[in-house]
Amino acid sequence: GPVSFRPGYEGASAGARPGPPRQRRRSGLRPREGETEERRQRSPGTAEAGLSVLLAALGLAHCSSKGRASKEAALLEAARTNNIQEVSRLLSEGVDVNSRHKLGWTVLMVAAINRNQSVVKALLIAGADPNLGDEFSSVFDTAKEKAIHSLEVLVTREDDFSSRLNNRASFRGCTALHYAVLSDDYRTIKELLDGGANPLQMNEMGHTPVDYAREGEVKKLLKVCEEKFLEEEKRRALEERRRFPLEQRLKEHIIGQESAIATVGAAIRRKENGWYDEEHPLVFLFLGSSGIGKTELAKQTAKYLHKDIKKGFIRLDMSEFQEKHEVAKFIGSPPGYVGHEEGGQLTKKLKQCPNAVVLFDEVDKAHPDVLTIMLQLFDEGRLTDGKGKTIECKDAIFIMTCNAASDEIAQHAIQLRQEAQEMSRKRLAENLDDVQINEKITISRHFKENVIRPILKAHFRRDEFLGRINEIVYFLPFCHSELIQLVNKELNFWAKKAKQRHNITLMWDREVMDVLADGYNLHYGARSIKHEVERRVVNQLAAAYEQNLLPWGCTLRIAVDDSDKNLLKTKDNLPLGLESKKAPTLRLEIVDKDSKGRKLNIQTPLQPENLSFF
Ligand SMILES: Nc1ncnc2c1ncn2[C@@H]1O[C@H](COP(=O)(O)OP(=O)(O)OP(=O)(O)O)[C@@H](O)[C@H]1O
Repeated sequence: GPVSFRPGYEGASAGARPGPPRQRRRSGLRPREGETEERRQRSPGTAEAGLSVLLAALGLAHCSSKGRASKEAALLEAARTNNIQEVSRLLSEGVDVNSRHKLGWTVLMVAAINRNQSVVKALLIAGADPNLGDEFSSVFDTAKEKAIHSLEVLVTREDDFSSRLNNRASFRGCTALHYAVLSDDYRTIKELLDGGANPLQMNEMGHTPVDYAREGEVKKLLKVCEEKFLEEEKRRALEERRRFPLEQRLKEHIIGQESAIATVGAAIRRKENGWYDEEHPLVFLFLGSSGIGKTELAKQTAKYLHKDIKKGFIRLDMSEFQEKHEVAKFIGSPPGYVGHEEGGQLTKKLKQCPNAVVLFDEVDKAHPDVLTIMLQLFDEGRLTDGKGKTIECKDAIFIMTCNAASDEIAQHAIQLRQEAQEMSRKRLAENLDDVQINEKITISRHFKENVIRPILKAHFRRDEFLGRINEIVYFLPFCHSELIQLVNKELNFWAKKAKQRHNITLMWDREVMDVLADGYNLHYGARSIKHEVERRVVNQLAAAYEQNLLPWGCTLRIAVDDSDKNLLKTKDNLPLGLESKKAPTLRLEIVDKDSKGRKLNIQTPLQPENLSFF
């Protein structure tokens, strides 16, 4: 921790500026200057010994990169020794202001730890990034990482950086500001903060600079800046979200479900802009069958609102709280009871992030006592855990999913789509101008009130529970064009893998997408499409690969077998949801240079469990 770490910095308490640059220690472990000189002298000799022009050119390139490295080393050294003229000269020659020592620290960090305020200022003006983190960890770890003797690492760190630091502590991720605070130099700290250093940035041990500050002026300055930075960060995030609204982000990840996206997007925007009831958290109920994007939408919303998705997204499977005694697992048990120390699953996580997006999956499975607690949570915006501690969570967003009524919603949606299709067909037949084959449909208020509400009431058995829900969000089964998009997304996923792992280019026809879209099963949603692609395409790819039929770098086409093509034509006449008895076969072809396909002769039977293409 910072406390044990801080005293590791010797001399910081003295407050004295370090004296003139020390005589640099020379160790037998370091390459001597003479050695590099020797190497430099040797290389022209070897060039004369008959090396080709090409090699000479390579040698030149090597020299110039070596020249650059030595200039960077000179800049690091000038920053350490507070040689402002040399720093300016090197920067004007174009040496990278963000260059790093080979052990990981930057020029700015060296200047900061050595309290060289004017160098820090010059570097910041030249564009040094104050928020880079040190790549140096501890002496021991860096030695292991770089395969250098730890003594050499120790000496180099002390000579080239600072000899006042605890050499057992880890410094990975420390910024110039961390170092300026460690050396307790108010003016350098101020310089860095004015130059855009982020006082909230953590090192890899999770400490911000203020954790290393002594009581007094420095600490006060950091605290004030932290607050300002936080405000500024919030403002920027809000601005960013305004420019790139939630709906847009959701649409990038979720196919279809437009009305669900619009409902959630609008509610969250209202909340962000202050048009909401501050006393209560936002509560959604997501309805619809499995695998159609309910979890995905909740997760993407959390990602949008929280940088740290691990804390910002809480998911609880409510089927784990079916018994009365499982209430304790939910919010923790009172003192004297088993598991008291553990705390509850919800309370533990909410404590870490009281404004998280919380997903209660399959809420209809939870015990009525758990529902009572949830009701209290939605009503009061706070929760008391087993230890009697209250967590305020008025800013949290609660999303419940429920599978009740999902069949009714699916059937209703299918019916609405058929009606819409029928309408557009009629219009087409009547040659009307405003023909629009629009598969977008909306569920009527009548259906919601007369079909869905009674089902939900019967499930939750209490009106006040439904009364506390801000929005009921409907997820609909996919229409054909959405299925095609899902298939495409899935095939692209595998095509990317094929390219990366085996340099194979994968192509497919539109007919293939139609065939795969037919594998849609209402009860499994998008998961059935994933499964269909794996079963009918990936298995074949894997088999072909195992049987050495795929040359490195080849182009492969997935096609519908010619003999089965007429099966495609009959498909349209079947009512939706009914699967045809025999689906057309998909085959793989190698595409030759003349762009003709050559069918692959893959041995059957395929044994998917033994295959390892990916
Ligand atoms: N509308 C969609 N667009 C893109 N991908 C989707 C969509 N719906 C589902 N998926 C994908 O299918 C998988 C399952 O989706 P998700 O977890 O969101 O299902 P769900 O509706 O929450 O159902 P369940 O309650 O069964 O989990 C995920 O990998 C998800 O990315």
